[in-house]
Amino acid sequence: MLKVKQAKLTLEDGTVFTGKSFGSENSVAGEVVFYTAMTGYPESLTDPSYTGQILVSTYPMIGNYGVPFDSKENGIHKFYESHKLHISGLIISDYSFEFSHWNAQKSLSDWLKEYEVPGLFDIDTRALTKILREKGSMLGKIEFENETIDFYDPNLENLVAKASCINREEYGDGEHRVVLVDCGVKNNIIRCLLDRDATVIRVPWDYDFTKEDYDGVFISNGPGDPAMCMETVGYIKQIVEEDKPVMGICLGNQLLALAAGAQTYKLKYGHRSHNQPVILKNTNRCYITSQNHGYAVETETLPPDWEILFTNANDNTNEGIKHKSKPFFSTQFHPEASSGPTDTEFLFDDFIDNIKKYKGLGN
Ligand SMILES: NC(=O)CC[C@H](N)C(=O)O
Repeated sequence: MLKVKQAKLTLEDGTVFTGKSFGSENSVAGEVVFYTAMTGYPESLTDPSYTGQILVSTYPMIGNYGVPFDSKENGIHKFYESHKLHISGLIISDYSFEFSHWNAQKSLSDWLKEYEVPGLFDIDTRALTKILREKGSMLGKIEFENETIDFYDPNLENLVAKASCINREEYGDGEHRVVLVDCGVKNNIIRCLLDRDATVIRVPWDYDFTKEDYDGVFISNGPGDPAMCMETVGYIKQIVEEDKPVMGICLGNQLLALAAGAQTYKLKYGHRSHNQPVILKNTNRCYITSQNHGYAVETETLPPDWEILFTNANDNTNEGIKHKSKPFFSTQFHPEASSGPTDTEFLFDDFIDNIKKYKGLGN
């Protein structure tokens, strides 16, 4: 019989859950959030937007297809969304000690241990999620044995500075030069741009990209409160004075909105799933999208030269914005998916079309 250590998850409101450890045995604190996707844990765990968060999976059985082997293509990891795990902890109901998949190389348990991320199973994730839905995302901590640690609010820090790259780097040799402002970018954004004849110039969050030679700017996803990232907003303010195409995803949507003069706010428990419905403005067309965010753009604060591009059909929150006359747009959801439905990947084509038009190349 396998011996597993017990550990407890304590929420800010005093609720305690006791679970069994299948990851690293170190105590951690962070923000407890739930996600309802049924697949894609390798992608989610390597998504830098989850920095500082203790992730609760509502899908009950996790680990059954293991963890993909590590290989690189075009200078980036092929099966991971970044070079490491970013979550602070993982909470699940049932851990599958057996795993099987064509590209599985190791178990989820080994992967968590490698990156010192604790994981607890045998937790009633339905009861836990109900609490988070009623009261909103909360701070929480995973504590082992007699250890006691303090709660920690990751959103009071600039997490983008932790998740962004350190050096400027170029990928591909495509015709369209795209500056990618890396606030914690997911690799599939780079893949989607490279697939569309782009040279990607990836720069750190606080890099003055306005001096680069580029045809368009892409503002990535990233962790934490967008209001902590005002240095990047300062550079975006400069480029929205000009006419070169801009696209943003998730944190990129929020930073573009802040640069436009709008405001952002924290959602009660956020959107983290593969089945978030978004409606395209002035249509009845609804797309099912992949999402992972805790903040949103306050649409009432958008200045008159900007408009809503997408709205969430569940709670009417903002899912994208667009400039009324210039080629600038962004989405709160993830058109690059990975994981999740790829139905909105065409938005990358729209961005590249904007670049072609800007360069006078037509369509
Ligand atoms: N995926 C993201 O880019 C998340 C954006 C932001 N950190 C939020 O939680 O709202």
